[in-house]
Amino acid sequence: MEVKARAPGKIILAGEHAVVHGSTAVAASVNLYTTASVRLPCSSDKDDIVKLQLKDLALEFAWPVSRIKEALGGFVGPISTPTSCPAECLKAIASLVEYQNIPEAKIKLASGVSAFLWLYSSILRFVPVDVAITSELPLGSGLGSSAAFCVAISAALLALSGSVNVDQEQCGWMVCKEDELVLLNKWAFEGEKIIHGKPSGIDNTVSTYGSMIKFRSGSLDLIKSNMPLEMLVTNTKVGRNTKALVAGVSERAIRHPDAMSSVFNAVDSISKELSILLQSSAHDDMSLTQKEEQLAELMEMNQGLLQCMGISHGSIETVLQTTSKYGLVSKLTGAGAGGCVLTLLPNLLSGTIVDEVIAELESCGFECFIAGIGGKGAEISFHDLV
Ligand SMILES: Nc1ncnc2c1ncn2[C@@H]1O[C@H](COP(=O)(O)OP(=O)(O)OP(=O)(O)O)[C@@H](O)[C@H]1O
Ligand SMILES: C[C@@](O)(CCO)CC(=O)[O-]
Ligand SMILES: [Mg+2]
Repeated sequence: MEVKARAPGKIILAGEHAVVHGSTAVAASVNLYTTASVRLPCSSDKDDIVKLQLKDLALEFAWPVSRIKEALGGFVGPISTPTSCPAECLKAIASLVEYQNIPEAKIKLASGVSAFLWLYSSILRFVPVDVAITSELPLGSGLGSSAAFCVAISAALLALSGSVNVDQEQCGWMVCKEDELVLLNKWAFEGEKIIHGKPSGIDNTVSTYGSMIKFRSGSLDLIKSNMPLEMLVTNTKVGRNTKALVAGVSERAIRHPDAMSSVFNAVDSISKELSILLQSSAHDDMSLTQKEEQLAELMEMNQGLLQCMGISHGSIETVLQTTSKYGLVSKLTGAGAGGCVLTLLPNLLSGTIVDEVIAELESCGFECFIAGIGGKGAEISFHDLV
């Protein structure tokens, strides 16, 4: 038996960073997935081994189960009550990761491997297993790769452990029940904490539930957008690390508490207005073009406040300047300082202009695609092995 779980990445339409400080944010899932495949090993010579394969990165890690159990066994609690990885346990995990000698060029993956070890130990409790990960998401680029990784792994492990009960006879991708989604989201959040330090929980929540969400202080409202939304995503390919950027914004907030609290309040108002705008129905007093103009203005204001937080970057400014030559508005998405930038593509924009913008952005060395947004969240499927 093999269990597969897939979880989408996300874009943040408004509110990144401020959401860590209690402001409202609006996010939507994107149709790029991370998939975790989990199976019990078939040959008895592997019955004391936990294997983690990162297929796209051509990396494979293996640990004796007894070694993981000895290091982490004393720290895990009940599956039904997701718990944070204690500092002492993180140290034990660090030495299990060190033992794998990750090549220096790929050392950023250590935090993902650490999150895996905590989720595996807590959910599967030292059963030998083979886990393989594939992802369509660019890593460390603002599209929520860390959250999709944690949601996909947690979902597959919860399904294998029987804590999530989807119909094993049914073919294809299946969605969990509401209470199971709550449990899945909480475990994924514990993994995100290991990768992000102090996440707000928005990325794992949108990856778990999919669709579009308004999120504030751990609680979510699902949003049904009443306007067609097309976003061009430009990956600047400038690498960055969400944990360090979140910490940097928090340090700025400590240095300038009043000013930064005004910035976070302004972002809160922008996100709330944006969510009302998206949900306002077609027969309300505004044409689609007027709604798009307002949305663009809100995105532009949010981008200005993200610059105030210190997380813009030369590459992001290049995207803003390039798209503005075509009358288009852009904002960074995710943690910033590189990574991905969103550009709103209004409904009546001609395909020729879109092609021209993309060509100009790609001539700067960036990569562009049009995101499918607001689709499915986490899904599980079962496969018999022959
Ligand atoms: N498929 C994967 N395999 C292994 N590790 C992964 C994978 N996806 C994400 N990670 C882990 O997550 C890290 C990237 O997370 P980070 O939060 O910095 O960026 P992001 O989630 O892509 O962007 P953002 O948080 O801004 O949305 C990687 O360095 C790695 O440790
Ligand atoms: C930067 C941030 O706001 C979003 C990262 O996608 C961090 C978080 O909310 O956890
Ligand atoms: Mg992340």
